[in-house]
Amino acid sequence: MSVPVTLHALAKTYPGGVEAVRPLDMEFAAGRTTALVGPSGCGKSTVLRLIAGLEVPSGGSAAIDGAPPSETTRRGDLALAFQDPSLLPWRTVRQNIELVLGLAGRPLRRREIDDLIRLVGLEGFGDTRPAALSGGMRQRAAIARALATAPRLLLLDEPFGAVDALTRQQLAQDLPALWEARNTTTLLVTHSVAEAVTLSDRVIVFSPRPAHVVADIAIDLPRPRAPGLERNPVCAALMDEVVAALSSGMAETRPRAAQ
Ligand SMILES: Nc1ncnc2c1ncn2[C@@H]1O[C@H](COP(=O)(O)OP(=O)(O)OP(=O)(O)O)[C@@H](O)[C@H]1O
Repeated sequence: MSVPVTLHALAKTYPGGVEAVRPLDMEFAAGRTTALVGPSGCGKSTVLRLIAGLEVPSGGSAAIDGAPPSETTRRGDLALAFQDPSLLPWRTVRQNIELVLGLAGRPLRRREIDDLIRLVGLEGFGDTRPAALSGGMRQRAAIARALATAPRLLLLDEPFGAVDALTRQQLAQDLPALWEARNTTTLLVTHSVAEAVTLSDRVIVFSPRPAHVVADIAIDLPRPRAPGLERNPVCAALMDEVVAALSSGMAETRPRAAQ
């Protein structure tokens, strides 16, 4: 079963006065994938970290199926794959995955772990420690770890940042099918407009900080999404719409003399 996420006047000002998130009201539907895009530093990661319970809001709240993030984390229903893979360096890829399964009180099924390692293209590296992997491989190991507990809510922050183009394409093809099969509610922060549109059911576009929502675009493209979808005219038009919203957000904050 999947879970909805509700943000009620969620706000964050960091110590020192940086207003990273202005009071934000939003609902993310259960079992759907939503991409958050916006200029660098507009507060996207902070929104995810607040939903994950890794930051304390300075106002408002985030609720996952009506419960605070700490509750969802305690039940092992929430998983993260962030830019910084944060794998435990003294554990192998397999042991890193086993650890989260153990913490979540989920059974350790060797075959399922092998399947996940294969899915992210790390076959043969299950017994390797993170130091011996490339940056992109570490990121893929973190994705496998995030998927291992079959979370009801999956938070992905630029998870493909250091992944090479071909693997990225493969992951973009395989992962949504998995989220769909498991009915996972997924929130994805990305700088790639193509990724946002091709992977998601909805794209939220933020303005520069202090961010507000410039556009909330429904992506009504059929699933499963085929490779090369970016070249489909409907998809291309949606990507144009996202780019136009990003530009209009930037223009709003640009000093008049510079326009
Ligand atoms: N721990 C922190 N302490 C103080 N300020 C912070 C902290 N974390 C983030 N910020 C500031 O909050 C703002 C929003 O940061 P955030 O990382 O959420 O943006 P972002 O949209 O995810 O950026 P990017 O796309 O570059 O990853 C930035 O101005 C950043 O400098």
